[in-house]
Amino acid sequence: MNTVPESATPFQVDLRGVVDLLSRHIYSSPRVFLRELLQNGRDAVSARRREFADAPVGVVQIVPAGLADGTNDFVFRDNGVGLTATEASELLATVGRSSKRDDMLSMNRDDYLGQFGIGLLSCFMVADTITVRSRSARGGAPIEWKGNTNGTFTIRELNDAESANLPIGTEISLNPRDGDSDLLTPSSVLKLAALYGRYLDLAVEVAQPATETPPTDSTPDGVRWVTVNEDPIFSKPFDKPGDELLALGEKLLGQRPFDAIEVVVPSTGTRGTAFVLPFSPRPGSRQSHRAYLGGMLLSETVDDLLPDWAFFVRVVIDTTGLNPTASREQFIASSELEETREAIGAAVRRWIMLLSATKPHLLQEFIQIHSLGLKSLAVHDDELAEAVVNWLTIETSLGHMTINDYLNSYGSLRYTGTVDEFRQLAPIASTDAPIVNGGYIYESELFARLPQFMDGVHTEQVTVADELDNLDVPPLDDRDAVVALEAKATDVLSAVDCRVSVRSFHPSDLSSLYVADPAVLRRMERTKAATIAPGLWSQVVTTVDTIFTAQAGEDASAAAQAQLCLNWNSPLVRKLAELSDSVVFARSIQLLYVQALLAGHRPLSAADRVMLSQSMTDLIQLSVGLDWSDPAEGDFS
Ligand SMILES: Nc1ncnc2c1ncn2[C@@H]1O[C@H](COP(=O)(O)OP(=O)(O)OP(=O)(O)O)[C@@H](O)[C@H]1O
Repeated sequence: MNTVPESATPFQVDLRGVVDLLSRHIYSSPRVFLRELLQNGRDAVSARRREFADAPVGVVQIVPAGLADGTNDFVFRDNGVGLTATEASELLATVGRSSKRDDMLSMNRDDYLGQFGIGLLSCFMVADTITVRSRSARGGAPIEWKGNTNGTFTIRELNDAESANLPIGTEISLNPRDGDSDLLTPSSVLKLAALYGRYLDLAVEVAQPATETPPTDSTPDGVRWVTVNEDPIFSKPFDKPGDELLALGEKLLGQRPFDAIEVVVPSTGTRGTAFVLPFSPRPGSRQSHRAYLGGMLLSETVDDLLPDWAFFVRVVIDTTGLNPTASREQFIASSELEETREAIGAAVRRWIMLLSATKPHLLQEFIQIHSLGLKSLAVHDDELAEAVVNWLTIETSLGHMTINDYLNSYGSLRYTGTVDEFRQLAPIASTDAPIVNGGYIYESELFARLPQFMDGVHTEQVTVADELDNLDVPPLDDRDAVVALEAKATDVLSAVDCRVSVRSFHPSDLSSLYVADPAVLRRMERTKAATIAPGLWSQVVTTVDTIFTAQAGEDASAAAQAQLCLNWNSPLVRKLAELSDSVVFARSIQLLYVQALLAGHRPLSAADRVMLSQSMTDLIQLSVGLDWSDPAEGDFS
């Protein structure tokens, strides 16, 4: 059987469905109808200029609903190339047919913005009928084309009387549909025309009711014309951003930008400005940039114009070399878009480098605002890391400081892998070698990489287990006092389920330490067994313990109970060991426990808080000399 048709048969199309699909589902909002009209007007003006040397200056005039003489229609006029009868029936009535597509291959968007042949259909979002009246610059009779939302159209030639007032160009009328007419009112139209068309290279004039201004000779119809055009300040070259540019940035960001960076990508006809955010954006928030295509606003939420790392800028660009999607709300992913993205990224990076070389204080301020994002960036990008890393602020056991200050004072950088470890080690870190908290996101990764891009810098990750290795067992001669102190103090802390051990460590003015690290706890248990059972027996205990630990792995350690470690080097602790007053002893141990918790930034449980307030009250009463044996004055049991 022959399956090949003898002649190609066109698809059958349900026009009503296609019109509905294209007009209602491609675009994100009905307000884009005005953008599509502006774009067609602008393309028609370009076409006339290309073809006719004596073409007038391009202008579009928009009359919102209710302001035209004798009709409630919204009317859009341009003085472009116009349409002949043949062109109108071919181009307007054929969905997907565009006069511009073939030309697009040989030109850029300086010439035409449209290409898909569907833009006019967007008018069906606000009207059921589109009426196009046109006189072509190429000659021929003026025409009227009427398209309906049900997929039918009519076309006819206008007689002399009907077209007497029709100059070369095109006039599009939309009869407002009930319920969708809000977008055609004078105030909406003015806003939309300014939004989409203020930077177009042709005059965009919008009629407004002349209520405030009484009619004059130049406004005989009782309307006044408002020109929405503005100078595209964001796409002009600059060395230093002027006030006007920063004011535009403020309008876009809601706050005055931290700075503005010039963006120029000649290969894709792109110019613009990257505004540096003066605040840190919400984590994970979408980058949304504003893009104009040949001066016409494409979208305020283009999200793929910059590399992800450049989260701290918002750009406004005008381009002629990037292709929009059919909805004209994003750019098509292409090598041109990639090239533009990289070039904008490079401009932002250059700005950072320049700031670090010429205005380090400003760079420091910028880094303070965006520190988290910059840390994430520095983890992957050596060159950028080199520029920003010195000014990043880190938390150390001596407080917050910049990496630069830390390295200048202490040489090598010792950091913990977790916040928890930092909290345990910070209290015992010596002031000559403060410990750095590497537990926050990106930090330890960044510290580990520092030597790669900072000559002569040494970094080292420290663990609680290694650092607390010097928790020595007190001398054997003191064993009895130590064992007694441990037993008495453990008893005092039984309510909060914390055991007490006594060790010797530095600094001696640190009287207690809260130890929760399983590895350290394990080691403390082993050394304790070894001291209490000297000689051969101690070796056996140590060996058995090692085997047990190796077999049980982390499970055994996880079960280990947190301990309060008292410092035998501390005169206060020694004094407590000698103390016979059990009440003062109990309250002092309780306070040392809470103090150790707080020093390690540990949260206090309800039981801890009760203990704190009780021991404080008791010690205060004791120190002011109240008689505690009187039950009315307090229970010190
Ligand atoms: N104001 C106008 N003046 C002259 N020709 C016009 C005008 N409006 C539309 N046309 C013609 O009708 C064609 C179809 O217009 P339409 O807006 O549907 O699509 P387009 O502009 O070609 O492409 P896109 O869908 O990308 O906007 C255009 O290619 C153009 O030839």
